[in-house]
Amino acid sequence: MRKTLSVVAAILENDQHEIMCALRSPRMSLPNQWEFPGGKIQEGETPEQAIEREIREELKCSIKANRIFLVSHHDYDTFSINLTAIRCTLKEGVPTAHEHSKLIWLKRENLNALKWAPADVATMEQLVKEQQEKPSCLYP
Ligand SMILES: Nc1nc2c([nH]c(=O)n2[C@H]2C[C@H](O)[C@@H](COP(=O)(O)OP(=O)(O)OP(=O)(O)O)O2)c(=O)[nH]1
Repeated sequence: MRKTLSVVAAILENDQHEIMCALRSPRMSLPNQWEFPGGKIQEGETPEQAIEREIREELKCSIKANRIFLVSHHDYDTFSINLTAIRCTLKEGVPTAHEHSKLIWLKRENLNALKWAPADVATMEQLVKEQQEKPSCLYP
């Protein structure tokens, strides 16, 4: 049977309303594709606990999970993923790439320019759409 992974991803926004984007390294699966940083939910964890743990492990900083932004599903050729994107705020430290090739902050209108992991496209498009609906740059 096809495997379904439950994955959480952080929507981290800075004071300039830019969103954190992470480039998967050549050593990772889906190499050289952009994603919202995160990882698999472990047994017994809530999505909020999972994203706070993953970001601590991968970006060596601490965040607070605020609220779920979008839950989406994507079928890859060999597995499926349920991706829960969670709006988060930085609590302490500076996010740094340890497993990723690169981290960048990007304005919402430019998110489209990156080559996203297919499962992240729905989340990315929702972020862009929100910005088009709220040109005043006031995001909740
Ligand atoms: N972290 C993350 N993974 C994503 C996203 N979109 C997407 O298709 N994926 C895929 C890539 C991987 O196959 C899977 C998550 O694996 P991962 O390697 O990032 O997670 P992990 O840190 O828990 O992995 P591991 O150390 O247990 O191997 O989901 C995304 O936005 N964030």
